[in-house]
Amino acid sequence: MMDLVNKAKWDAWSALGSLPKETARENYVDLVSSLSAASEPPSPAKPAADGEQAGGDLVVTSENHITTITFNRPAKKNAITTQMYQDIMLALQAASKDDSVLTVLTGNGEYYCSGNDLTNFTDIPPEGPEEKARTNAILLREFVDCFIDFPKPLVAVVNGPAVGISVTLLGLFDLVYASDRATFHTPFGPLGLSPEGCSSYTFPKMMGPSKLSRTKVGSRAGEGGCQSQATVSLQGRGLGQLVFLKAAEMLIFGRKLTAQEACAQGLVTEVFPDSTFQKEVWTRLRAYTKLPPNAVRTSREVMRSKGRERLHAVNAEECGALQQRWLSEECTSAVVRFLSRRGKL
Ligand SMILES: CCCCCCCCCCCCC/C=C/C(=O)SCCNC(=O)CCNC(=O)[C@H](O)C(C)(C)COP(=O)(O)OP(=O)(O)OC[C@H]1O[C@@H](n2cnc3c(N)ncnc32)[C@H](O)[C@@H]1OP(=O)(O)O
Repeated sequence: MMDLVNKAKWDAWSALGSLPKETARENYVDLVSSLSAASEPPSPAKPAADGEQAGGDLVVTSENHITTITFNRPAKKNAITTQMYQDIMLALQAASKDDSVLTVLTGNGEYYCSGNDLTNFTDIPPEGPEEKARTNAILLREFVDCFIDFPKPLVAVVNGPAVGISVTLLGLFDLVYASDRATFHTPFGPLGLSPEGCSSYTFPKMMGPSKLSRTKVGSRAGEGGCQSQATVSLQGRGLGQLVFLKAAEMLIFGRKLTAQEACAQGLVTEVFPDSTFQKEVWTRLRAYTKLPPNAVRTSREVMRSKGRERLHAVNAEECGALQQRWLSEECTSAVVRFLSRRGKL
């Protein structure tokens, strides 16, 4: 079950039915030569020169008291490789000690980030899938802990569509500025997965009272709130049920939100027209860096310190659940389906 490559080969072979062997062999040779021509050599992170890591899958720059970590794999919709998880942790550790006031995550190209690179599932070590699941659960827990413990304001400049872990981590950010072309998608159900990034706790908490008052449950749609049909249909339910149901729509049922909907839910701080997004956001962020840095850091610490212990416990629980999910038939089949789309296996 866990040998994804041979499982995909068997599925592909049995799907060929009675195709003559010679024809199958010719088709296979054509496919392999097309793949080798198109395969993208991994771009290793290059050593930082004058504060910038140019050309790798992750570009880290530090200027104007802002450290910017940019996902830089536009051809792969900025999917996050195992190496990138490591590099992001290193970049956050360096940013926590440098003279920056803010740390920004953003994407290069049309996507912000398409989440975990699903080819991370393919290189199963000799020790077997259980060992890979165990070590990656540790990697994920350490990765999310870096965001929980980060001591400075974290800003997401969501330049385009965001998927999976790049969405769930947003609950640990202080500002989420989105272009109006951004979307927010957590397809954990279809992938046989479960939430991470502390979203099982932050999302219900975030999509709570402030949104309820703004949507005025029971009032007519469109009366000054970001009323959705779902809210109207939930009339009369208690606050807890409404909060859970909205977070569940994303995390359990995989509903994709537009930037405006994500803003109405409290996931996004502000939405900007794409045409002026970069100019408006960076002008504002540069203005924020003029604030007294120690006051900024102290205010953030008193806001964040109370919840850290709970967040670490939530992170541990989510990673334990995912360690099992990664080994499930539901997950492996979903990953094989995705990677088989273009003959990736
Ligand atoms: C046995 C144990 C295993 C353990 C494994 C552990 C993993 C590591 C630990 C950390 C885990 C963190 C948990 C995170 C969870 C998530 O983030 S879940 C969400 C994962 N992401 C997705 O499911 C998105 C998959 N991609 C897509 O659905 C589509 O690509 C798209 C984003 C909707 C874009 O579609 P479209 O515009 O049609 O473009 P495409 O042609 O599909 O994409 C262009 C190329 O980019 C490649 N690509 C895009 N996203 C990914 C991705 N997430 N992973 C890998 N590759 C991706 C796509 O394949 C295309 O490539 P080429 O065909 O080579 O051009």
